[in-house]
Amino acid sequence: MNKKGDLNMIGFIGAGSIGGAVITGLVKNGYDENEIIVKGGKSSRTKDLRDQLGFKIVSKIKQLADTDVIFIGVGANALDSVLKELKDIVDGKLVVAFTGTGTVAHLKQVLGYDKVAHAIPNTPVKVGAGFTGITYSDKFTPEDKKKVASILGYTGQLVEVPSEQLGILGTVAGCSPAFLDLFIEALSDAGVKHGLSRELAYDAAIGMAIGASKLAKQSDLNPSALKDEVTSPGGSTIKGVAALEENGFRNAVIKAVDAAEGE
Ligand SMILES: NC(=O)C1=CN([C@@H]2O[C@H](COP(=O)(O)OP(=O)(O)OC[C@H]3O[C@@H](n4cnc5c(N)ncnc54)[C@H](OP(=O)(O)O)[C@@H]3O)[C@@H](O)[C@H]2O)C=CC1
Ligand SMILES: O=C(O)[C@@H]1CCC=N1
Repeated sequence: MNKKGDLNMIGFIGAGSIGGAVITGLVKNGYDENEIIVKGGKSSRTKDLRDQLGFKIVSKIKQLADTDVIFIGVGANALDSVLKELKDIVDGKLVVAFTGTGTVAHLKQVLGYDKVAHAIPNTPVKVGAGFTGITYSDKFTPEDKKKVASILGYTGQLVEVPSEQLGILGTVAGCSPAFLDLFIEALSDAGVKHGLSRELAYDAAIGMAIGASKLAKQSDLNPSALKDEVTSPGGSTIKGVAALEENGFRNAVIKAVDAAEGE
């Protein structure tokens, strides 16, 4: 019984970066680890994670037969073979595949089963602050969706979008933690260049990113107006903004998203 009181035996196939992040977010935020069964890959990653979190490991996909919902977190190279193996036990279950590419139509076709969804979480799921976009097949009932949401809700926000929007949502929310990490690293490099210790520079850059994001979330103002509040007339911030623009900051971000989208 998970700590919110609903019985949900769930399975994972693949516990790498994103599968492992979702499992971590679930357990750290109160999902009962005894209700999680994981079929991992060849490396020691799944065992290492199990040693920290305490879920059950199995060595074969068919050993996930007693689960209600199965999450797939393997890379694109292993996805189709995993789906084909899953066919034997999938009846009556809900399947959610975390893949950066692909479509629900493809998942349905390879799995030969209709109740399959495509989701793109981001790594902040690990600390319960994730943003996950999801597209369900048309066979998901409202109760099925509620069940998936009741699980992934432990890891942060879950937003349903139509298939044609999932890719770009996955890029804006799913790829961009890496873009923000680059920004934080660069800001910290600049702090170190000007004499801060690395530790203090990271503390300041990360603290700022958390605080500015919280403000942007809670404020009635949009980010453009929030930027205006920081830029005192003739002050230092507007000089920094101008330097960012001179170096193509916005264009670099838009081009990064274009590139992730395959353009
Ligand atoms: N990383 C991210 O932030 C996000 C990733 N995604 C998508 O998730 C998918 C996985 O990406 P990511 O987590 O980064 O990749 P990883 O390589 O970190 O994880 C994939 C995991 O799958 C395991 N695996 C491979 N084959 C099998 C199998 N037959 N049975 C069980 N486990 C298996 C591997 O295990 P082992 O190494 O032990 O062999 C590995 O740990 C990709 O499609 C990606 O686009 C989606 C959203 C965000
Ligand atoms: O890099 C990738 O392909 C995945 C998709 C979203 C985040 N990581």
